[in-house]
Amino acid sequence: MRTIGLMSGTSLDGVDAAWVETDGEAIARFGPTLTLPYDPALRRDLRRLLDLAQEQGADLPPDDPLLADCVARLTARHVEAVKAIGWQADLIGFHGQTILHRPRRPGSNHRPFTCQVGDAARLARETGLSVAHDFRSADVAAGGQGAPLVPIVHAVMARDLPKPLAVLNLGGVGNVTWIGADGELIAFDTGPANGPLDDWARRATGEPYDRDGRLALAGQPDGGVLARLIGHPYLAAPPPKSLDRLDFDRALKEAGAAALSPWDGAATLVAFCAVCVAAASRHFPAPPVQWLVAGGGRRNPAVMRALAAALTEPVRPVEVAGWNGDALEAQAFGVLAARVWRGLPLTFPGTTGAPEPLRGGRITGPLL
Ligand SMILES: Nc1ncnc2c1ncn2[C@@H]1O[C@H](COP(=O)(O)OP(=O)(O)OP(=O)(O)O)[C@@H](O)[C@H]1O
Ligand SMILES: CC(=O)N[C@H]1[C@@H]2OC[C@@H](O2)[C@@H](O)[C@@H]1O[C@H](C)C(=O)O
Repeated sequence: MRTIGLMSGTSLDGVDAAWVETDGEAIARFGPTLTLPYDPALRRDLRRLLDLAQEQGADLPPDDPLLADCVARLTARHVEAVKAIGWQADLIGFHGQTILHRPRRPGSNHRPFTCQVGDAARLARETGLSVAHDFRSADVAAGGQGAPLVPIVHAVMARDLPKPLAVLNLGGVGNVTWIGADGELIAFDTGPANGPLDDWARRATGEPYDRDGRLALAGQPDGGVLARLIGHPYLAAPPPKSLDRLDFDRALKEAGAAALSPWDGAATLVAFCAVCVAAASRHFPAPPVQWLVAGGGRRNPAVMRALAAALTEPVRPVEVAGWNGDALEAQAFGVLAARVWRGLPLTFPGTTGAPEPLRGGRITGPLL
């Protein structure tokens, strides 16, 4: 199938789009990729929506004006992205924007919940294509974490690479996929990555992120704050596990991060991102031969330096394997869309804690 994958990630920076020809089990061809950034007003409103979703949880009404307005604007940007890709396609994989993710947690008895927003019917109508969407809720309903979803696609892409292999995505949140010699998959969210660092940089400089790690490279990690953060129970908890973009905000506040200088605060957040990845590696059955890093975090030299210091194995951008680290998640949702179409499983006991390999997603649009 000719697919277009669309991902609006937790960094809230824009929509990534990628054309992929795939049957969901192998990739025949990659096509064009692009990112359409959100304008500053939409970024700000999405960030407000995340805070509102935290307050209201599952009770956030679908007709809430901020929600409805954000959905309309972000869907319009997704329509533009599909049109800008410019290649014929049969099916769109539409992740939408996660505004709240509260999966099952040990010791907590809340109703598991994950919410991705976006108007799939409008996307189908305005592009004339079928749209696979709602990728996470079946997994959450079956007791899985609902994230991460890309590991099966990492496995498809890494078929010929030496194993064990770790693929690390550094978006707003970090997530890792460990692939064993016999194809065994273990995947989970590592901890906060760019999310808190973006919030910090925006408050300190007015810029949307710490470009090229300038703040972080000029500061020193604060030992006291780091020591308090390292004790966070998420790091030691065994997988499966996944995170909301804002899950560590309270812990960061309580650890005293807010009192640090702009430089030391950024350096501390970078160091903590790397500490979380090192903690994640302790959940692997065997050390990987290398770490391949995707996502915007690989563009931050402070982050890459901290990872190289925290991990014993080589840490390299996914480009060394010929992958596109900016488009990987969008490409993955193209592949996942084909899997939804064909009824192939998206999630697995080793990735989300699904009780068995589980199908997911729904299809909306003209081919139905
Ligand atoms: N030159 C750069 N210097 C520093 N950081 C950068 C640079 N380029 C990108 N980033 C970081 O990468 C982030 C975007 O990453 P990415 O697009 O992978 O996130 P996402 O897809 O929204 O998140 P997720 O994977 O959690 O869904 C930016 O918010 C910024 O923090
Ligand atoms: C709930 C949600 O949207 N989670 C995202 C987020 O961003 C990174 C990490 O946290 C990952 O678990 C997931 O995204 C990728 C695409 C995934 O599901 O594999």
